[in-house]
Amino acid sequence: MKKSITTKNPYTGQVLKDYQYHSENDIENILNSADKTFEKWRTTDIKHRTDLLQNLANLLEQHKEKYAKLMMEEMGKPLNQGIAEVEKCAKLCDFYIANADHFLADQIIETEAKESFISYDPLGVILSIMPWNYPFWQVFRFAVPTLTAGNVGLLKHASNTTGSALKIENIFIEAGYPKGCFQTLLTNHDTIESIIGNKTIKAVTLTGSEKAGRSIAEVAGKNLKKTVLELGGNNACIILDDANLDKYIDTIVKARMQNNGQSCIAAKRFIVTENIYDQFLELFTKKIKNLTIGNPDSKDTYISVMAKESLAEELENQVEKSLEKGATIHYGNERKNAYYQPTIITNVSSNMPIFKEETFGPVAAVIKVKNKQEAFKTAANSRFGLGTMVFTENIKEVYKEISNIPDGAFFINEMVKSDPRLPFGGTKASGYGRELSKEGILEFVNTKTVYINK
Ligand SMILES: O=CCCC(=O)O
Repeated sequence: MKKSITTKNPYTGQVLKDYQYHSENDIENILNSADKTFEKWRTTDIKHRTDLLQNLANLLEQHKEKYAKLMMEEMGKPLNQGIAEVEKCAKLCDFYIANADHFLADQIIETEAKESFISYDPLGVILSIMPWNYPFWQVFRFAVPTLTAGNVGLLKHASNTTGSALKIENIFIEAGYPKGCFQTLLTNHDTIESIIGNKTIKAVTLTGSEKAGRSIAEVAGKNLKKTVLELGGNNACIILDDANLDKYIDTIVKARMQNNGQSCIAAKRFIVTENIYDQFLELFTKKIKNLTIGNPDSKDTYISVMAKESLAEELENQVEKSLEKGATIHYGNERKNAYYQPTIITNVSSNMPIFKEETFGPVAAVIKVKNKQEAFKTAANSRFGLGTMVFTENIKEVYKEISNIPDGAFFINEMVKSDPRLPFGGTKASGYGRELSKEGILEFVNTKTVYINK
């Protein structure tokens, strides 16, 4: 097994830093410290925990440029998008400062008992396995509600964002959290099975690929430990004949291209009815051609490199295989190292990788359909179930489709996006469980029935 992690700037190709993996002994100490900390932390009151959240929010606001720079160096995120990501983490803290208290309060249920209620007790040490695409946001959206509910957290971050992982651990300490409340594990996948099997770990959450989700769920299942899985997606973006393109085209472009196209909830399949198809394609192409491409350290840059060259190669492979099956490049498709040019592909059919699989980069698959009915049928033809978005001026008509879409989210005239106030998660091969909102904070609690007889 490799003993260290080397991080590399995907834009410059320069090595950033070497990190030694934790030894078996280190991991044991980290688990013990988490376990001990939990015993005290779980008894702290909610006021104390939300005060610490305020400190977190302040630190995030204060140092957002610095943290955005770290993400930019490690995975190529354009600086402005990194700053927005850190700001969103601060907003997440604000949301739970305002709401954790009533989300976690006992719920009185009237029965024939003298008193009966539901109480929400923390579970203990929760392991999180997180990806590199939103190195701060994904971690905070796990840690903020989970710790506020009285649990403690461990983080196994993607290796290319190890600097961000250690920085986040530090931010929690600076904010005043006890040392064992949030710790980073520097390890690789080989040790995960034994960590999940350790009696200290009470539950696991993973944001990542379907493959990783299946393997973590299998190990956790064997150990009877709860999992929350937020996996891949290939969201449909339906454009109906009456869509207001002038108003929404920038949102539609952002839905695919933000974060260099590396988002689980990005629009990946653009399903367009035939009467608006030519108009859509012309406008979409014009906007995509105008995206500012360059060094992620410029605040004007919208598209930079992907997080790793191997990811750009993988995307190229999916595109090549789709071209062999008859797809056409409408625009773009140049690749150089980790850079992948924003690309539009037409003549896409359902047997192609760019339709069936998740494309994790700036490639838009555009599919022409006859009418609304065919559009929804095509959208639902997916193993994944993160979200669907529809652009139309006839909201009433589309309303009827809400219960027919089996996804975790359905957005009309807006891109599918995460928001601290709303539950976030998928169905089918996109996973299960919810993050954010009230549902998210209640994922890692023991929902306890208390019954006191007369
Ligand atoms: O990659 C998936 C998550 C993206 C987000 O929460 O905005």
